[in-house]
Amino acid sequence: MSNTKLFSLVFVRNPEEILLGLKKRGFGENMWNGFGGKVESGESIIQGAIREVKEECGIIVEDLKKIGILQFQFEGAETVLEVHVFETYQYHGELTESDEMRPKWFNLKEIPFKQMWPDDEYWFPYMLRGELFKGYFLYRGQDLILKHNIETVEEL
Ligand SMILES: Cc1cc(-c2ccco2)c2oc(N)nc2c1
Repeated sequence: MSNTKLFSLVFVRNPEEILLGLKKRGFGENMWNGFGGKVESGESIIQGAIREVKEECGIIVEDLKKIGILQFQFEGAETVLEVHVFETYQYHGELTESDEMRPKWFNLKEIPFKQMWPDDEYWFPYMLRGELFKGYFLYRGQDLILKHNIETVEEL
């Protein structure tokens, strides 16, 4: 029986920039990423996404568009992390650092890939070109990708 855990991951955009957060503790610590986390039982993926963004950086995101689905496995473990990736240009409220994340806007030409999950360099180009994507990554630890595939899809 497959053991799949659902996660959300949200990228807030403006035409020139992307909002990232530096993870201050726990899973993915000291890496810049979008905002998200585990989808809790009783909530939809979108509800979980909106909740995580508010908890992690204080803003309320609207008009979330699903742009990708990424599956991750770690060598030696059966669990599949299925990450639903969203993008939005719409939000309200004040950007606030939390215990979890330090938010910062990055120019699209200056994305800090060396301090992000290694898979990001593979699929960020799809996001930035406005293409929908599906991908799979097999990790050894948090910094070595053993196997991957990624493709553009017509619909998610
Ligand atoms: C294994 C893994 C997990 C996540 C994640 C956790 C919660 C939301 O996303 C990633 O995010 C990115 N960019 N690469 C990632 C790899």
